Amino acid sequence: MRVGYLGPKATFTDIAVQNTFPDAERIAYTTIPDCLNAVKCREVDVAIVPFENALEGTVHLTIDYLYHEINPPIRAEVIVPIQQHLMVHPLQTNNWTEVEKILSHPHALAQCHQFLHQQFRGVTLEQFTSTAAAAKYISEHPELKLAAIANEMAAEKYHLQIVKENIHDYHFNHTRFIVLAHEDVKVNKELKPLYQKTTIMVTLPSDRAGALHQVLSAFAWRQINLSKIESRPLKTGLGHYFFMIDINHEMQNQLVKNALEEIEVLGCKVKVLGSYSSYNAVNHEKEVVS
Ligand SMILES: O=C(O)C(=O)Cc1ccccc1
Repeated sequence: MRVGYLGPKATFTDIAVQNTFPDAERIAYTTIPDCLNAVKCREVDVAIVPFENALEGTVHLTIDYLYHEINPPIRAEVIVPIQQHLMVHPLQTNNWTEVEKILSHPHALAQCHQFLHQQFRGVTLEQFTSTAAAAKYISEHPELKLAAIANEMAAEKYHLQIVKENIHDYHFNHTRFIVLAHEDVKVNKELKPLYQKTTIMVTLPSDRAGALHQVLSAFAWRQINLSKIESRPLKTGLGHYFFMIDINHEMQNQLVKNALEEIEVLGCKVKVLGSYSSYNAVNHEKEVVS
């Protein structure tokens, strides 16, 4: 099986793939849309992309792409613990406090905001397509005074020196990764299943007072638990939004089916992204208790 992921090797997404499909052939892509396109046109069998981080919230690129494009369904989600470390090229180990730029994925930079503010105020932060892309760049530029924020596997893979461990601002730092595929997938048996979920995107009829209230009521009176609701711009004008809703039940549940039908009858557009199991990744990295 071929699995496309946000690369290069040793991103957090790569860790998610290794956890979920240990025997798969892993194909790295530079951007999230590239991964999603690859599975859409069957260049790979499965794509895994980051969806939401516990500290930073939704990965907007993923959610927007899922709304605006036709994609294969979400078949599973995997929750992976995230530990961010500061690393430099071994030649820069002795003067790592004097780095001129810190490179990483925007979510990783944001997860370490307090650390960066306290220890590296005024130092330029440069966004890269992934944490491992930043680490790789540093390995290719030993002469530059740079640091990257990435994981332990990236430090090993790109022969960098970790100079400060666990620099993320809050201990509870986890990311949800979603698995998209045309066919059903079998995940690693070692993964711990947590619960069933259904993710939908709802566009309300324009200019109808109380439309969102009606949508939420359709779930509320049926006692259907929702674990998340988030609005995103429709990109058609200021004040135009769609809503992403996570339902804590599978789609086959009769009450969920009825609620979705009712919402559609009310004039809302519903797009079901998938009905799937949520799993906890196997934690191979050491847990840190601060
Ligand atoms: O850049 C990576 O390594 C990714 O896989 C995306 C990401 C970035 C920060 C936290 C979780 C996932």
